[in-house]
Amino acid sequence: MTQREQLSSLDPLEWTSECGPLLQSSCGTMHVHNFIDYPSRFSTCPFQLATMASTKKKLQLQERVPLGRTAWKLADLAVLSLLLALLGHRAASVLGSGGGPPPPWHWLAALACEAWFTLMWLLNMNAKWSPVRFDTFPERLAERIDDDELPAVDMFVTTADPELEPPLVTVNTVLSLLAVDYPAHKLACYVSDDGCSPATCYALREAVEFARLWVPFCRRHGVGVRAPSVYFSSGPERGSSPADDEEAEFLRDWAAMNSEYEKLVTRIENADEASLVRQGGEFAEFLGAERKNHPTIIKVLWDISKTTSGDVGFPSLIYVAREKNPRYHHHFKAGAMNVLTRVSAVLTNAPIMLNVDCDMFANNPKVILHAMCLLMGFDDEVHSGFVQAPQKFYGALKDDPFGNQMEVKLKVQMQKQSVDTN
Ligand SMILES: O=c1ccn([C@@H]2O[C@H](COP(=O)(O)OP(=O)(O)O[C@H]3O[C@H](CO)[C@@H](O)[C@H](O)[C@H]3O)[C@@H](O)[C@H]2O)c(=O)[nH]1
Ligand SMILES: [Mn+2]
Repeated sequence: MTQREQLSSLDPLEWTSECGPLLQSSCGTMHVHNFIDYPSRFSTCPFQLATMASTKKKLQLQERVPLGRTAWKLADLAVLSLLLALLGHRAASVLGSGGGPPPPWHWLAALACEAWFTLMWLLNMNAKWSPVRFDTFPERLAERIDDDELPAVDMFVTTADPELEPPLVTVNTVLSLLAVDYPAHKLACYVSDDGCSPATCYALREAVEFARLWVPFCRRHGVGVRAPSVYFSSGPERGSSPADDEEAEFLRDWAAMNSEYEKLVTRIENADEASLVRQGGEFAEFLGAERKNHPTIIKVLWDISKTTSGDVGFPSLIYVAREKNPRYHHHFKAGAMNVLTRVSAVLTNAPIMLNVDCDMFANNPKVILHAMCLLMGFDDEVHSGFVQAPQKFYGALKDDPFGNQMEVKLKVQMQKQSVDTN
């Protein structure tokens, strides 16, 4: 599957900090910034905040629910006993040849392969022997701590190639993050562009203008999926059930917003790198920049601290094209994350970071609140270092031969969730 075909999203219905393989995809991860040497980040450690807030009623923010899995365990034990029996048989045949001719070489090869397979199978089993689900209760956060005690979060998006990862995809990811339900001044979104593309920078500049309308629209109408490409791919749909007299207003807003989005798409898709650079101005820095050989370009595209009280509140947006030099390896996404960690340490220095790839989007505006329930929901901080949301893929191949969409599993979970919350 190509990257273009993968539009993945974060699914906060199922969080984990004890991962089975299914839950271990390396996306949508929130880390506490405790592995790098920026001591000042510790000064606002969320766990200290959780303790500070202990004057408030101590409601449980998360619940660890073991998933029994008895039938699976029995099946696994049956497979294990068959594997051991097979190994025993092979070993007995090899060792028991006694004075007879030595076992043929392919018996030895089969024994080695099966022993290796059994070891791998055991390690795999070990990781998913006792899976758990974490239920999170973001509505209790407000009862437990005040809004201004919520820790700040730096949101990192990495993009690498404007051809394979079109700027519009990155823009949708960024818009879904700028519109999340979390105090806007506690958030900042950093985009690392390893493509060093003026088109991506331009698209993000346009995204800021669009966000001025999009974020209030999402909040006013309780929009569920805040990546506009996904939201507008179906008819008018609002989160909370509208009162009759508001319906007409919503439909009007929806149509206006949809038309603004279409204009945004046209502007972004028609942007031409060469003419942007020729234009000069803020794109002059891209002049002569080769993708693998250029100095750092950092642009603060939107700074929430400079807004006046009447302005719309959505998080700051910072564009970063890190320095590239053919003499040094850039280390792909890891290198980009490293640079974002350092740039954000200077600008906002949030104690928590959220990482998504440019082809993911948050499919639930409460995604950060859900994660906070796990990051702040344990009395002892050693029990929670990172939170991971599983990926759900869009645009998969016909009939989903790789099972990427996990249709059945997700449907069952969704139903369960709606039963739980009803
Ligand atoms: O030089 C690079 C190469 C990649 N990326 C970004 O890294 C992310 C992942 O790269 P990709 O090639 O898309 O890998 P995928 O296989 O699609 O992604 C999965 O596998 C990657 C490698 O394990 C993980 O980093 C991702 O989080 C995970 O979703 C994307 O946002 C890229 O834009 C960069 O920033 N710089
Ligand atoms: Mn990818």
